Amino acid sequence: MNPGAGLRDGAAIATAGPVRVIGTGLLGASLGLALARHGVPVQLADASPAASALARDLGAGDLVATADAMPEPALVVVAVPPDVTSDAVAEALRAHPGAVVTDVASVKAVVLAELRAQRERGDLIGSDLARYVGSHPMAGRERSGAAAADPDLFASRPWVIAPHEDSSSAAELAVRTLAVDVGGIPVRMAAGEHDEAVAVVSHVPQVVASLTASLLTDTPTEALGLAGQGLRDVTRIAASDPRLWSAILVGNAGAVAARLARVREEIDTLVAALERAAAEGPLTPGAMAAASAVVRRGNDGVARIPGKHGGVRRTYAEVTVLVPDEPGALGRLFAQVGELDVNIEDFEMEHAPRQRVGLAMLSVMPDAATALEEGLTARGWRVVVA
Ligand SMILES: NC(=O)C1=CN([C@@H]2O[C@H](COP(=O)(O)OP(=O)(O)OC[C@H]3O[C@@H](n4cnc5c(N)ncnc54)[C@H](O)[C@@H]3O)[C@@H](O)[C@H]2O)C=CC1
Ligand SMILES: O=C(O)C(=O)Cc1ccc(O)cc1
Repeated sequence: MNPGAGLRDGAAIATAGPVRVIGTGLLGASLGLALARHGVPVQLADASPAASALARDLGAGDLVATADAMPEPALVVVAVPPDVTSDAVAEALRAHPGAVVTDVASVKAVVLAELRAQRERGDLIGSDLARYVGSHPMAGRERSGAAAADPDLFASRPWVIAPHEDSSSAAELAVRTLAVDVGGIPVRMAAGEHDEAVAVVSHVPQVVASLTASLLTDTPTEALGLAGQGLRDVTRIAASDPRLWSAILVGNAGAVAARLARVREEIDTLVAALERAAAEGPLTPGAMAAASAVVRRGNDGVARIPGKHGGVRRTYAEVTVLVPDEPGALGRLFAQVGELDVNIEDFEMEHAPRQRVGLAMLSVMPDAATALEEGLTARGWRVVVA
């Protein structure tokens, strides 16, 4: 137990500090903030002195460089881009022979393979690998750097723990404990299995979002002004960092290429059908079926995405409320929903172009929807009937 350990939801923090975080960008600083607020000593290191100083200033921990008599870390978390992760992990294993080392890179098999290659070359000794267990919090955002860090980033999100044939159960337990202490939900998976999964749920979606958004670069401004929520939903992650994502994509090259080849086949089939429709008219045989098949398979896929907290997707009722674009308006709306004793299960905001109003879409349990609509209307809100 850490001497200064605090409490989370009444539960004691079990992570044994000090924790050294190498790479103090979005992930590293978020982790530092989450641990530091519970009194776990966090030591911050980054190749960029400005990056670690910013994380320190935000309260994510203490700088390694300024603390001469810094105690040896019990746990090292490497949170640098995937292409430099294995080198940073190997260096941490050598520098801290008593520490468990994990990383949070978005790809797992390539990191493990590079560490094994280091052991083959004699750059790591056999017992070093026993102290390494890779991991991957399935939590993040499309912005990089400590400025975007959030201590609640990991709350209720899956955190993959990827033990391997040489890792010790003590090391696995230390990484699992870290994940739980910062609010994550540990999921045990082999590195290869993880990479196949994230190719589908994270890496291909990034590529598709980027490709869709890249079409907008030469689209007339007037056309862009027509954009609604659909385009924003599909392209949100297209704002992600190219340095990070190029390393992720090439780090999971085989699994991503295989899924993209499937997407390409489906696109080829649809393009051929649409070209026939364009040349011969919309009712040309086969065109409707080809278009419908794409959308229907999408319906089947989206219905399989788990809902909140990883549970089965629920069908919520959506109550849409017109909100003036002014300070405090959303706060008032949320407070009044609370007074009506209704829980907001999910929330989205759509801004009406060129108007000083927005549409707040509140997802609530279906049996609460009518009372909420009536209650909000009685309190003077404009509830938009779908
Ligand atoms: N951004 C996201 O949403 C998620 C990212 N990850 C993984 O977390 C890791 C970090 O990603 P972010 O925090 O988003 O990146 P970031 O760009 O915000 O931070 C990375 C930090 O690593 C530092 N760095 C780079 N090379 C270094 C080296 N050799 N030694 C020490 N520091 C070095 C950089 O100066 C930077 O401060 C990546 O491996 C990424 O795959 C995992 C889950 C989500
Ligand atoms: O923005 C999102 O929806 C994410 O899912 C973020 C994310 C990005 C990279 C990862 O390796 C894991 C999660």
